[in-house]
Amino acid sequence: MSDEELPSGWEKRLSRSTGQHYYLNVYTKESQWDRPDKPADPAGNGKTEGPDEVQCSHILVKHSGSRRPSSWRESTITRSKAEALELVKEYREQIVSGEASFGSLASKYSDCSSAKRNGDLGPFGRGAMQKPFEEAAFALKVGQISQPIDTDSGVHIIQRTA
Ligand SMILES: O=C(O)CN(Cc1ccccc1)C(=O)c1nc(-c2ccccc2)[nH]c1C(=O)O
Repeated sequence: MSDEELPSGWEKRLSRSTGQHYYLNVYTKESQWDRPDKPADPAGNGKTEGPDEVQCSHILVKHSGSRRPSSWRESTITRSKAEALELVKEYREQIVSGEASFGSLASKYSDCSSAKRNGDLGPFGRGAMQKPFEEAAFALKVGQISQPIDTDSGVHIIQRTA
């Protein structure tokens, strides 16, 4: 089945953070990674609670096992995953204690291109980010900072800003 033959009620979208395609139910705004094989259910299953969109900033520390172990900071990232986890825990401590701001540490130490925007990712809906990142982001209240989160990109801490 080629793209234009998607069952009715679905839109094919591109995830900014993973470069993978996902599918959006245009009625319920629910999203899924798997290509749908039947028309979108207008009623949806009402499962997804909470906001349609959140805005977050994050600090990403990549490691040798990251899918792309390279960033604006280091062309080849060799630190271990354990070292990356220690670093994000240290950053989180500095932020929570008031010793440093989230944005200042993101701008200096995040391996994500969003470091240039003090870690800001802008608003995003479900289906736009890797699942572990999405679940953590949508579970946060505005202002809260997540515990360290693992994705294929590396280890993150996330602050919900809106
Ligand atoms: O995972 C990959 O294969 C490569 N990526 C994805 C990527 C690469 C460039 C720009 C945006 C996203 C990253 O490693 C990556 N993931 C992120 C990311 C992951 C989760 C949430 C937000 C951003 N940023 C980056 C980055 O280099 O800047």
